[in-house]
Amino acid sequence: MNDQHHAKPKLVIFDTTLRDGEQSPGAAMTAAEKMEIALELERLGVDVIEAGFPASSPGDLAAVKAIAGRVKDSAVCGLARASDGDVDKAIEAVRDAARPRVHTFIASSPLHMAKKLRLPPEEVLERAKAAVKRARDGVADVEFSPEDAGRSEPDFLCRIIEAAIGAGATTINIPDTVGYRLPEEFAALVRDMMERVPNADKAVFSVHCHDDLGMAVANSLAAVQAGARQVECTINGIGERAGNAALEELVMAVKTRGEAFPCRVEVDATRILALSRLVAATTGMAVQRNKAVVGVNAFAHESGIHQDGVLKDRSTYEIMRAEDVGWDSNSLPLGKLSGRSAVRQRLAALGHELDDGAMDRFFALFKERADSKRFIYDEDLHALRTELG
Ligand SMILES: CC(=O)SCCNC(=O)CCNC(=O)[C@H](O)C(C)(C)COP(=O)(O)OP(=O)(O)OC[C@H]1O[C@@H](n2cnc3c(N)ncnc32)[C@H](O)[C@@H]1OP(=O)(O)O
Ligand SMILES: CC(C)C(=O)C(=O)O
Repeated sequence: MNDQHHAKPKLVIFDTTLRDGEQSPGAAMTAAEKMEIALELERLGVDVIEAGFPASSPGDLAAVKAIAGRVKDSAVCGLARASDGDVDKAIEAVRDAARPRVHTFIASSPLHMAKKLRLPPEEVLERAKAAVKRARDGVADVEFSPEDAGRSEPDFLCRIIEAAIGAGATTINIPDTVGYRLPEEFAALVRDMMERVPNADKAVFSVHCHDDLGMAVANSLAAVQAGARQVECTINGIGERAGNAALEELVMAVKTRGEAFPCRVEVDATRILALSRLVAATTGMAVQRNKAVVGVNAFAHESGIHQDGVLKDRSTYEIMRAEDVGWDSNSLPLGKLSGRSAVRQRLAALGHELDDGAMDRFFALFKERADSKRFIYDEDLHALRTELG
């Protein structure tokens, strides 16, 4: 890493696997499961662990409290609605943490204020101020989110953000709660808030993006380029509905394309795969094969032209190293679309050296078998070698 890299400010990684991730239907976790994941998140090096929503149940309050008592290197955060009861429970849950944070929120879009909260905007603004102030009476680190900011009116958004900072919020999170925004629009919204809110320099700006249109990561990264310095994300991108921005994608995008970002990330990315598998096993939410970074196909090449390129030089078809995110290596599974280079390489590894003529005959047998079988395994190669005579 060069000096220029270190000169860049650090991007705060706020993991919400244990809060928004747990909102995925069917993904509820026990306190012990949450603890195991929290300790792995701490080892990964995330800056903030949002451990739960303490007012949601006595069990969740106890789980957040237990995590706050064990985790030392990451801040531990509890979510709270803008109400005295929720804020008090969140304070109670995190107060013993080495770095406690309370995250309070209230919706600011016309739709949510009128239809869901059934409150006039001025009342919403007062509740936001009161909740932040109450949270600040309990902990020094308070985050405020105007929920559904992506569909809020910019002028009102400016006012509620200014009021929250005035009341003591240290982080302002801009959520695209329903995953509605496009990257350029979302970046413009964040830039607009950072420029127009008079006391914006007193808080860290954060983003929290959902994946309803598949743009959670793109929107988050566009916002980082526009000035946001915290991203909220989950392992494997789990979360409400289509999920949240995936931590592994955000981290590897900033690491791989560092020159495109005005900040740096500092997590031990080699722990990503193990954590991805732990979260999948715990929540029962399997990772799709073609998922970026952590899917089984993310560093696998079955097509002959790609295998040939990768065998000559991995960078022909790989922009990241599999080992850097926890895989033992990349892989070259053999199948119908594979070519001679990979087949020859695998045969040699199994101790079968063939001259060009034998290789041509073997390859014809290989293609015949592969036309009727999804993968050609080592046992198949041995059997074909015997068949060849
Ligand atoms: C965008 C997000 O992801 S927000 C986080 C979403 N996560 C969750 O909801 C998970 C945890 N939730 C729960 O366990 C329950 O919903 C509880 C315990 C918080 C509340 O349960 P209940 O009291 O039965 O209320 P219910 O869930 O039915 O309705 C929510 C109430 O909170 C109000 N509310 C919603 N958001 C906020 C807010 N940010 N601040 C204040 N009040 C709010 C709603 O208007 C509604 O109030 P009403 O009953 O007076 O109409
Ligand atoms: C509580 C907030 C940040 C949230 O989860 C959302 O708006 O999606």
